[in-house]
Amino acid sequence: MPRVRVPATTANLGPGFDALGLALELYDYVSIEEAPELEITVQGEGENSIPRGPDNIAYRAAAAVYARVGRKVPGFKIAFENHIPVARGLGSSAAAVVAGLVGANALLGYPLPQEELVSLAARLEGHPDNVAPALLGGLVVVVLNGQQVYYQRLDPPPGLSLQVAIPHFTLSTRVSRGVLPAMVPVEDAVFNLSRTALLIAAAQAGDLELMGKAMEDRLHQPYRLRLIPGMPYVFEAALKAGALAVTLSGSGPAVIAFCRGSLPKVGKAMKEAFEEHGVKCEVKELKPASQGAILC
Ligand SMILES: Nc1ncnc2c1ncn2[C@@H]1O[C@H](COP(=O)(O)OP(=O)(O)O)[C@@H](O)[C@H]1O
Ligand SMILES: N[C@@H](CCOP(=O)(O)O)C(=O)O
Repeated sequence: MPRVRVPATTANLGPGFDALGLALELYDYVSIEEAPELEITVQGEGENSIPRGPDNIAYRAAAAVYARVGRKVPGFKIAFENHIPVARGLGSSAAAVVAGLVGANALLGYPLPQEELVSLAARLEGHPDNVAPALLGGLVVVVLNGQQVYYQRLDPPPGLSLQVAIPHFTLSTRVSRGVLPAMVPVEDAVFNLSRTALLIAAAQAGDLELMGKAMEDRLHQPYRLRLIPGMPYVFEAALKAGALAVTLSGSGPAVIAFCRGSLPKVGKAMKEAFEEHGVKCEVKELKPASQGAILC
């Protein structure tokens, strides 16, 4: 029976809205086998909230693989051991989609190549920036062009360590995308595209300080502020405690600080700032994950 290990991801990295994502060393483990009926069990994160029926996104992903290769969709037995907090901006939904795709592809003897899995995953998730690093690991630059996906994976820059403040409240990506404007000023577009380009060049050169300078954003974070109490103070606290840069993780509410090496005082400062604004949170120190989803 295939058992898939799939990493959490942090999308956007500040300016790279819907275009950049980084895999993190925090994993869900998902076992999947064919069965007469659909049977889903969940242990750990999301055990009281994750759908157990045909609306489960890992099931939908597995069914999409069977349909894609012209096979009748069977029932499945799917067992989740989840460590990725749900609806916090750490890619739990992307991880579930990727687990369903990789597990089903293994059950069928690997008919679909990696590129096709990335493209199916992006269509199922609606944006490609979490699913690509969840599949491929590392730092991924990804473009959705209609039904097609173009991407380039980079190794994570050495020495990078992340302090992640994960609020206890949930925020769905759907809600967090709902506050974004349909149009933005051209100077904000230029602000972001110049920083995104610099961020990738700096990551390739392994220049963490330059990466840090490139991680500001004007396309999504300013609009999401109102959904996350204390967010500007948490950002300020992280920078003051020595982070190179700080961003929302994905669509939030988790806030992620990019540091050179282990800096627990950054996590502590973010936690205190959140708590001063009435938000309880947990802090994790994570490293970038070079490896994407694997069978284990
Ligand atoms: N293991 C899982 N199996 C099925 N659905 C999941 C799983 N994990 C998360 N989800 C779905 O994804 C939703 C959260 O996705 P989203 O709002 O995009 O936040 P994020 O992906 O940042 O955690 C959950 O409410 C749940 O419906
Ligand atoms: N680019 C997306 C990323 C959403 O990531 P998630 O981990 O919050 O699902 C966005 O910013 O909406």
